[in-house]
Amino acid sequence: MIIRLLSLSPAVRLRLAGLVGLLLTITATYVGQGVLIAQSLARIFAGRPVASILWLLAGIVVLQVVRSLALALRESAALRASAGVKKELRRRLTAKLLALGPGWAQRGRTGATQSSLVDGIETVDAYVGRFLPQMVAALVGAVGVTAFLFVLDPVIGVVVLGCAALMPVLPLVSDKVLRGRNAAWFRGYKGLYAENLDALQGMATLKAFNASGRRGVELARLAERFCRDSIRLMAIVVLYLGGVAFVIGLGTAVALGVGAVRLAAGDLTVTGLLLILMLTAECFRPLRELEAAYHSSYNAIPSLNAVFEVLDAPLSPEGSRVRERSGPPEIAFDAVTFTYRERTEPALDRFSLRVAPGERVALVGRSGAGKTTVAALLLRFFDTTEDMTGGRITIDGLDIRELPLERLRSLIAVVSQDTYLFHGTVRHNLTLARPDATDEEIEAAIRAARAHFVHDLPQGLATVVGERGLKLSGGERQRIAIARALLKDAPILVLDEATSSVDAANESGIQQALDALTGGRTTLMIAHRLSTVRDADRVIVMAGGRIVEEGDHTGLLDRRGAYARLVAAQEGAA
Ligand SMILES: Nc1ncnc2c1ncn2[C@@H]1O[C@H](COP(=O)(O)OP(=O)(O)OP(=O)(O)O)[C@@H](O)[C@H]1O
Repeated sequence: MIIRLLSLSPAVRLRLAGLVGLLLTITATYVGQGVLIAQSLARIFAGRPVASILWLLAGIVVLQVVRSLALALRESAALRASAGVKKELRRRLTAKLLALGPGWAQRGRTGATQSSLVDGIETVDAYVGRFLPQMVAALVGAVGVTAFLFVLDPVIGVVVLGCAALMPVLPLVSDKVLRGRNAAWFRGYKGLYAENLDALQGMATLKAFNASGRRGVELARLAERFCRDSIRLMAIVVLYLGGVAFVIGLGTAVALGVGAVRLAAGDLTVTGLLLILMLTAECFRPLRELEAAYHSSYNAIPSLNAVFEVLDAPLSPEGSRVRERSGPPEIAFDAVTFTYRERTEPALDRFSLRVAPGERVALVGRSGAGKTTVAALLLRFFDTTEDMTGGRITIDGLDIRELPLERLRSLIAVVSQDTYLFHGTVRHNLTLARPDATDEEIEAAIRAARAHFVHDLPQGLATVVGERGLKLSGGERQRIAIARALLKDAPILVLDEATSSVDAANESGIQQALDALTGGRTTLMIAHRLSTVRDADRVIVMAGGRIVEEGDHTGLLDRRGAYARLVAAQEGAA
């Protein structure tokens, strides 16, 4: 863990080294002050005039000033060091999550993933800003002071060394006791967070089914259990802190006792005893601070492990070949078999389909037939190396596993059922795939997508939309998605029930927009409403992950097979 954090970037190492330097300066001022106080007291006890200790007192004042400065600098240096680590971790996490794609995010619970990523990174403040530098400074400080005591009096040196050595042993023992409980505590925390997020997101459904009361009781039970676990964990931590205080007290008392005996025997001077009194305390001070730092960052390790788990998640191997040809490509699924991780039945079962360049193919079938999976695999949202147990998917004959992911996704534009608008301006959402688009290009896309309504928004293209901005209707979001896809100008198009959230009056407008979009592009349409597939060049009927029928709309109707039954079922339901 420590090595991984240090290897994040040279800037991180430099900042941490600076922080350790500051902490050592603080320890040195305490030690220096102890030595000067001991010297002053020894002189007074020896009956020397006050004037003889004036320069010692001046030295103490100087050390105090230096310490105050170092303490003030320590805060900002700690913040800067942890901010550097957090920035680097966030950058890597974002890049990794984007590379892993939506398939990976679907595996865990959104709330749990979010809590480990947000809180996991926040624990860096305590771990990197406090614990790590304090650990190095405490070790160096304690070794230095003990060596000095050893020179003064070897017996006392050994006593203090023994107690100081117990200090790092204690966390190791407590770690053993705490590790399992700590991980369980963190799991409980993540679970509680995820459950609460679930309840919040599903509030409308809970209310509609009159189930909010029951859910509330379940949540309260979970919260109570979590509270009990937290108290138990705290009890162990407190016990451990008591043990630490005992070791420090014991070390100081034994060192002083031995010192007093040796003074009585004439083996030690008064100055020596005073120095031992002062320095024993200074030897334990950095170790005590280490304890405090350890305590405040004790939940950092499981949290940071969760972060590193994401960073270490294997990516499906990157290909290196690049598709060069321009114009719409051919897409082919060749006996593809794919099973979702937690399923036993394959979602696609030896699925073969060839889509000619520029062809518009519609996939239809009952819910769960595998239509969305076809599109998800083409985009490599799921691991096509491990979970795709058979077959291959090619674009112009090139296996998509051999294309770099970025290149593959740049070839495909998606207009999906639930278009997500990011928090930002309409313009920002439109130019997501082409930040360099000119005003003319944006205007042309808006026109072709029949998305003129954006000009009537309060600030036009500069209106902020998304989660925390202006809410747009499903149809409006879809038209923005079409304009976005037009701007991306990719040769392959995936339409996921593109007219789903549009009313009948708007549907023909959207259909025209889609016609503008699909022209000259190889298109896969995933359609639920069969009225939307009439314009497709070919309709593929799927069931159980296989193709059961294919042809054009009228031909399929005449055949009176699966397609005709689907149409009849939908007309019957309408
Ligand atoms: N992320 C997932 N994890 C596990 N199983 C999944 C996942 N997505 C889909 N499935 C399962 O795979 C099968 C095919 O699903 P898919 O979403 O491809 O069907 P679909 O035809 O698009 O359905 P719909 O019309 O309802 O969207 C179904 O049995 C579904 O339950």
